[in-house]
Amino acid sequence: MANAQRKPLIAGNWKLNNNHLESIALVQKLAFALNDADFDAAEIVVLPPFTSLRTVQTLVDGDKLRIGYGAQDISQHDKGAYTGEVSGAMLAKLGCSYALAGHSERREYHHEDDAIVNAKVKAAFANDITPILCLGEGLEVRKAGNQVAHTLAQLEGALKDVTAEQAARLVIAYEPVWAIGTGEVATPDDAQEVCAALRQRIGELYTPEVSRETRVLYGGSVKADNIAGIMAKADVDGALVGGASLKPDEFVKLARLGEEK
Ligand SMILES: O=C(CO)COP(=O)(O)O
Repeated sequence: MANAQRKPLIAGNWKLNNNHLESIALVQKLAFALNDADFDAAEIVVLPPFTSLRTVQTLVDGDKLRIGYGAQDISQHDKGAYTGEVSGAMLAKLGCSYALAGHSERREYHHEDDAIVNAKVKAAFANDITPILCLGEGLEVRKAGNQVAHTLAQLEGALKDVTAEQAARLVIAYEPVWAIGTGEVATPDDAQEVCAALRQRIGELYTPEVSRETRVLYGGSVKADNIAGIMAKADVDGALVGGASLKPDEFVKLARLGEEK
């Protein structure tokens, strides 16, 4: 089981799904199902599209829900002539606790490189938002056996000028690109190999104490029937979930870490 010092985090990345009305329905279903007093297995976070954040804020605040929320992206810029961008200050004003930085779909379709991802990580910290830094290799890199070196290089690029105090609060999500949306889940050992290497490198870049605080998630075709095996690994502190986070029953089972209740 992952280290008791680090509370498990289950984050649902809704991607380009759910308008604000659909978002109300999904959050209400989650809130109803997770409302029992003893529910404390994990910290639960949803990452809706920007257009739903205000709606989710209103629900969470109004009903004091034990569901956190955040954004799927954050601008590297504070303000100005950057059409279409949403700043960290705007997200903080909406009560966002988290923002993804460097999701592989942003890296691929929007050409985000390590320097941009680094700027986004720092923009999040500057606004008291916890970045969920997404890393992971594509299929060719995996086939060549270079997944650890590739992912550690992404980590170092993303953490330039990030302080030890910030690194301790950071969430990292190891998401091998070949496992995203493909049903091709990494084995628990695959996940552990890279998550352990990421934690070790955090220890080398900062201190071992910092590396014991940083939470490292796995993402890629996580479902209720495979999460328990992944969570059993020492360096995996939770999951970043795509498709399964859109199905309330499935996400509730994930929030319970796959255990029947
Ligand atoms: O990209 C992901 C989460 O950010 C994973 O997506 P899937 O769970 O749909 O494979």
